[in-house]
Amino acid sequence: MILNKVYTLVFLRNEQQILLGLKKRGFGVNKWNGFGGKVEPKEEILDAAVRELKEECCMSVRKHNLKNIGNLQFTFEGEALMMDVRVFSATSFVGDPEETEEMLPKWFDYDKIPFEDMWLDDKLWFPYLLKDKLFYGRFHYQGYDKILNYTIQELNSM
Ligand SMILES: Nc1nc(SCCc2ccccc2)c2[nH]cnc2n1
Repeated sequence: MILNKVYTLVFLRNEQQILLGLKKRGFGVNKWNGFGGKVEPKEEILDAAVRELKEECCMSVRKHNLKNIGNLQFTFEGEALMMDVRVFSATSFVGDPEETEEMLPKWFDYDKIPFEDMWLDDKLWFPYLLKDKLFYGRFHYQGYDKILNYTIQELNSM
């Protein structure tokens, strides 16, 4: 019986760079990733995305500037959980990224994204994000370091 849990994942971008954070604790620790996390009960997904971004790197973004660019679903061998990750990007935001207890933020040139220190699936769907194409991907993991199988496709609408 699969338990579907919704998460957010936000990427802030400008012409030259993308903002990633090094996770300092919890799920995905020691990996560079976008900013996000659980959607609380009764919380709207966009509100959760805005909240997590602020909590994790002190950046502010307005809900209407968050574009839903992808959906990633992760399952892990032997676990009932299905992580339903809603991926957003924004090119309009306020503030300067600051380190928090959760994340160490850093701007990366698009040709210097640290895939070797990111989730294995990221190198598979980042090309869609970088080409502004909408995507849907499903990844079935064994542990956290092996993808048993996956599927990914470009979407015409979310
Ligand atoms: N890029 C990426 N992100 C995630 S989880 C993102 C959502 C999240 C969940 C829990 C805490 C904070 C953030 C992944 N899981 C498996 N592969 C993955 N790739």
